[in-house]
Amino acid sequence: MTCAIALEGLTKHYRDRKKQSTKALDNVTLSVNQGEAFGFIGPNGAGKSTTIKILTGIISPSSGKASMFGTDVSDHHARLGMGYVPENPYLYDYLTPLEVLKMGVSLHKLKVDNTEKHCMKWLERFSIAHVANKRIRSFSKGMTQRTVLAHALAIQPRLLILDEPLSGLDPIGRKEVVDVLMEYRHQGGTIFFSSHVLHDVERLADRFGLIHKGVLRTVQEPHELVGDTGKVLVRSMGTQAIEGMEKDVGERWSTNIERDQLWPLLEQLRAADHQIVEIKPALTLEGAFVKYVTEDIQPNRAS
Ligand SMILES: Nc1ncnc2c1ncn2[C@@H]1O[C@H](COP(=O)(O)OP(=O)(O)OP(=O)(O)O)[C@@H](O)[C@H]1O
Repeated sequence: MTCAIALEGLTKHYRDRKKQSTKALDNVTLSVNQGEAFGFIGPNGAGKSTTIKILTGIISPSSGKASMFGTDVSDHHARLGMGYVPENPYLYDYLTPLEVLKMGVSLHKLKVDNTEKHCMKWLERFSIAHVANKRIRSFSKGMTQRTVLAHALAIQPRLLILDEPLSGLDPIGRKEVVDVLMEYRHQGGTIFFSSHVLHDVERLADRFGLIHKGVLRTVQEPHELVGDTGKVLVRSMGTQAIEGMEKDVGERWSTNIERDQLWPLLEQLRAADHQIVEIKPALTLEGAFVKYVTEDIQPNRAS
């Protein structure tokens, strides 16, 4: 399988004006497969943004290698077809969202029949079509974030790199964006995203890597975390809303409940004509986070 991202012994030292050195990344080795959604988690200052900045060519590693689709990141061709949403997006504020998206489509050499129509579709998807021709200068943080996300998806990326993609959004905005990202993922897209919001990582990621003090502590699939919360994850499909269940894409619903609530919920789902998709012990990403960060456990494996 093609590797979308390959990091080999990636190390980064920052030096400040007094020549003091901070080791932000320490020998990180990791690969992300094509079609995979990979969540990168860790506390403040762990090295997440540094990794993403190396991938996006903003900074260079002190040692080690990073490549995307087999091309070293020092070659700008590695970034063709890479959609990127930085932690604090900066856009030329005299441009409009439509101009930003058109520029992205052109820079990434995307061939579409009607560029304007294509870009408007993505602005509509992120609920900002009504301000398509308004200068970004007057935008709120959330609207700027939506513009940057629409730009990243409008280029029909082979890889999406997102640094805290949901940070500037209100709860409704978060839900909308998670839906778009899940759709992209179901269509075979590759996502590499950092987040502090563990629930979002659980919902979106096929695998996650936990980094702390520049060291990749663990790489796991969410199912490896199953079991120790005493809670149960229930997924169903149906048209009727069920109190306490969250809507995912399409007619899919999910919730984490206490074990003793399972039978009453199943009764409710049956009455509402829902089809049960999955019942399994709930994930404990929060547990893993606490374990690897607060207990300062040594790395167990990286892949
Ligand atoms: N330009 C810089 N100069 C010096 N040190 C830096 C610089 N950028 C980051 N660092 C340091 O490198 C380490 C890793 O920072 P990084 O921003 O990659 O962490 P992060 O995991 O993205 O954190 P956060 O979740 O707070 O954004 C931290 O100790 C940080 O203080």
